[in-house]
Amino acid sequence: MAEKKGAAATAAPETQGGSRIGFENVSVAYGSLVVLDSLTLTVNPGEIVALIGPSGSGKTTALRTVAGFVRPSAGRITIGDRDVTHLAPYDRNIGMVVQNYALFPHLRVEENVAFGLRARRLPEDIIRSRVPESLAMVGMAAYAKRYPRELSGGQQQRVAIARAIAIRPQVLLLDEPLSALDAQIRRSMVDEIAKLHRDLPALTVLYVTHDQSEALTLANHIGIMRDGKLRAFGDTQSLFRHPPNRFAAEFLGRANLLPVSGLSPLDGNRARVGFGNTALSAQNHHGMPQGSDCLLCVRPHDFKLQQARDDSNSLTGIVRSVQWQGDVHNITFDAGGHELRMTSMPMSEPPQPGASIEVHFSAADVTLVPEDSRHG
Ligand SMILES: Nc1ncnc2c1ncn2[C@@H]1O[C@H](COP(=O)(O)OP(=O)(O)OP(=O)(O)O)[C@@H](O)[C@H]1O
Repeated sequence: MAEKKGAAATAAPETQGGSRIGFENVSVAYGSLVVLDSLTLTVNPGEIVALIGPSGSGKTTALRTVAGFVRPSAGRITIGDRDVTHLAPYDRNIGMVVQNYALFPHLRVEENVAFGLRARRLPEDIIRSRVPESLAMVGMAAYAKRYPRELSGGQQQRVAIARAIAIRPQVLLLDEPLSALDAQIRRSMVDEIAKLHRDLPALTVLYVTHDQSEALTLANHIGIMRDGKLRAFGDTQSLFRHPPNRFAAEFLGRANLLPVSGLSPLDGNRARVGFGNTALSAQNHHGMPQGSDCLLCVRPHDFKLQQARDDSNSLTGIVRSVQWQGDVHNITFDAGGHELRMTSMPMSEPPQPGASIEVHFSAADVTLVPEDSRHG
């Protein structure tokens, strides 16, 4: 593909060490306030890693240490084989897109996209080909002559992405790039970013977001942060299916967590546990030992009102609320004094508040999570 050949041919010498991002025990402090606490994390070349976590957990700070806008008080940042910890942002070969577009209002779209190329004093013929190529990648080729004020929010953010990739960065940093957009535009922009990454598979992307559906859709790996620390990290599906701790289970996918006791291993990866007087079975992915007290993680969509398989667990409960949301019914119910949530396909006759229900869930779909605070 011409696009990628061009990128390789014009790659700066410093891009040859690959585009892996490494955080090695990186800490950031403002006075006595530690906002990033010994972060160690690798983003492999060509991967998208999403950092998620509550407000103030240090996601943006982590991203800005890679960009060079925040200096770590300890630790090292590497890009490829280079230690960039003390390099100026300009020397790091990074593209960055932030929440609020940040286009130059007095420059036409094409001049915004050309800006970084001119700053790097690239030859005019490269600028002339790179600008339309980059705009085409985000579907904005027809808007080259417009000013930012003549574009919608989603279009401005596409131009900001084109501007970031025009310099052919090794690393693309995205800091809440879609959070100023409305829900429908966000969804189409998520598709757009996925397509962009298919077009530029060597590009390593670090993506900070509040929105876990963006993270689940786009990322190969997800890191979950809290209080300046990385609390969980894993490939997207494993992290969702087998969260390593309570915080990860609750933050990613709002799992139901039932306190269970007396773990007894079964065949394979499974174990039996007790929830009050009810025996339940589940995946023991984290290999917790005989007799453990832990949490049973059940996603809201894994509860069913009909028994589906032979290995199904069941619980009885009292319906507390029923909410119709168009494509799903959300039901909350009380089981053994715990409020649990389930989602189901829309029902013509949903159970009513106060009704007794029996819910079923398969041992294959649910996992045991350590309660121990050392894990989370
Ligand atoms: N320049 C600064 N001076 C002092 N404290 C700062 C500075 N920048 C960030 N902080 C603090 O560092 C902590 C982490 O901020 P950061 O922006 O990294 O969090 P975040 O996880 O990205 O949050 P959000 O999701 O709200 O953007 C916060 O408590 C914030 O108030």
